Amino acid sequence: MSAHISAPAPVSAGSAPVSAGLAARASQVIVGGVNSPVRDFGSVGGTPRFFVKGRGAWVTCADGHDYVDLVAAWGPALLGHAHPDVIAAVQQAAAQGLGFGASHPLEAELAEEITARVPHAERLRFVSTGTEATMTAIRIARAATGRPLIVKFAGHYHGHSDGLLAAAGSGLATLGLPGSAGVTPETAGQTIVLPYNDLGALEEAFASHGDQIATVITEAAACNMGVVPPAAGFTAALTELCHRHGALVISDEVLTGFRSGPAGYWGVEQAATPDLVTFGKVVGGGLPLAAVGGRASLMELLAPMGPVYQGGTLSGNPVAVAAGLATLRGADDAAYARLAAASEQVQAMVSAALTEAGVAHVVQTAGTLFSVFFGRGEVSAAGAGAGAAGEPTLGTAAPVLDYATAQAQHTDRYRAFFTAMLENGVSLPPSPFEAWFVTAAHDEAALAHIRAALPAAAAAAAAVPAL
Ligand SMILES: Cc1ncc(COP(=O)(O)O)c(C=O)c1O
Ligand SMILES: NCC(=O)CCC(=O)O
Repeated sequence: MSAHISAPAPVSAGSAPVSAGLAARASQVIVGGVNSPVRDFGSVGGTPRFFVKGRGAWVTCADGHDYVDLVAAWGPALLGHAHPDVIAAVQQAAAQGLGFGASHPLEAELAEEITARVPHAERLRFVSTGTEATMTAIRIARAATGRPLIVKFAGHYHGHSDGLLAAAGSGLATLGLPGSAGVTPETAGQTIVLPYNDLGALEEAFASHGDQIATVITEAAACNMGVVPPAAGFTAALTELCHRHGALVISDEVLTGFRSGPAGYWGVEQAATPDLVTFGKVVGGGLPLAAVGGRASLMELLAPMGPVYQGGTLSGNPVAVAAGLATLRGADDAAYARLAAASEQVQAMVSAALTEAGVAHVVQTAGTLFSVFFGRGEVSAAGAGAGAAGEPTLGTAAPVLDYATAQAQHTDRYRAFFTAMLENGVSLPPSPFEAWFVTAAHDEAALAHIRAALPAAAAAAAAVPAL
């Protein structure tokens, strides 16, 4: 950190009457005032901010306060908000027409860009959301194997299709929901939910139901209960076990894809190659676009080549494809280096501030993705050391390995920390069960702003009694 950056003037973003008014108005016509539950502030308290602008690392709320953003639109804004190249590509595409319901030249360009980074995505199909991508991957796996059952891990989130909502992370974890009402017992009964990072549990499931399991779907690194990377050897062993029993592996890289690193978490871990892979978020550069990919022989089960149906009026929309292509083309080595440096600096400064304030915590990473868990109990040096994947962790609390240990975190301390950060102009995910996101635009000024906010937030967390 260069010494010439002076601390910014104190911000008071604590009061947001315009956002409060917008929330009240929205709640009259939009359920809960939000179009996705993770935007609600129920678990952290306070007024959800209505944002009107984003530039680089910064977002501006309707009250005119600026915040350094550590949400990045839940991942897509890899290059920062409103990156000039992405905006130009979107404007150029939009000027030609918003969509034709027919093929257009940019689709293959984006597919080639993806395949060049992730060669096991030999064939791709573009859809509009990560939910559709995982839903389609499962349909392909069931068709390929002729088997009904799927295995997922507790605390993993794969979108909101019926069969994947059991013990899901993200908004369900935040709200403390075990699953979703409206899912039939028949559908729920086809999903086996296992503890993450527990090879023994997986072996038992295959021993009992091996010839009925179509696929194991796993986040490449779990990021929807906070960041919990796979334990060393877990992904490789999972893949071997699946293949021994004739089941397929779906690696869900909707969140980690092109963000953990240039080739997603697969590129970071280099452990095993999945049969099918899903992408979203970064691949659409901030517009609705996602993808399912995999071995050609599996992907060609999709209509019109094969018997598995999948479609979409907006699939491969030219404006969304243009945004994704400009984002991936801008995500070069230099951008990933900036992303990694910003990620490491935020991790280090948060951990230092919490340690200074005596708040037990652990920072966990999956490539450039990370999150901070607030531990129970007082600070103990014993907790620091190795994380699940054996990599060193920052912090003073025990590593989080699975959903049970993620659920044991001190959520009230996160709430206090979150609120103080927001009041001091830093926007964090409004839940302790989410990853934190930096962008390649998080420069020295943005990092200095975070650093200035930290002492008050760490003190606020410390003021909440240990559990
Ligand atoms: C790992 C993972 N899979 C799937 C999804 C679903 O994507 P979408 O919200 O675009 O439907 C998400 C979204 O958060 C995700 O993190
Ligand atoms: N990590 C959770 C998400 O990114 C979900 C976003 C949403 O459902 O709105």
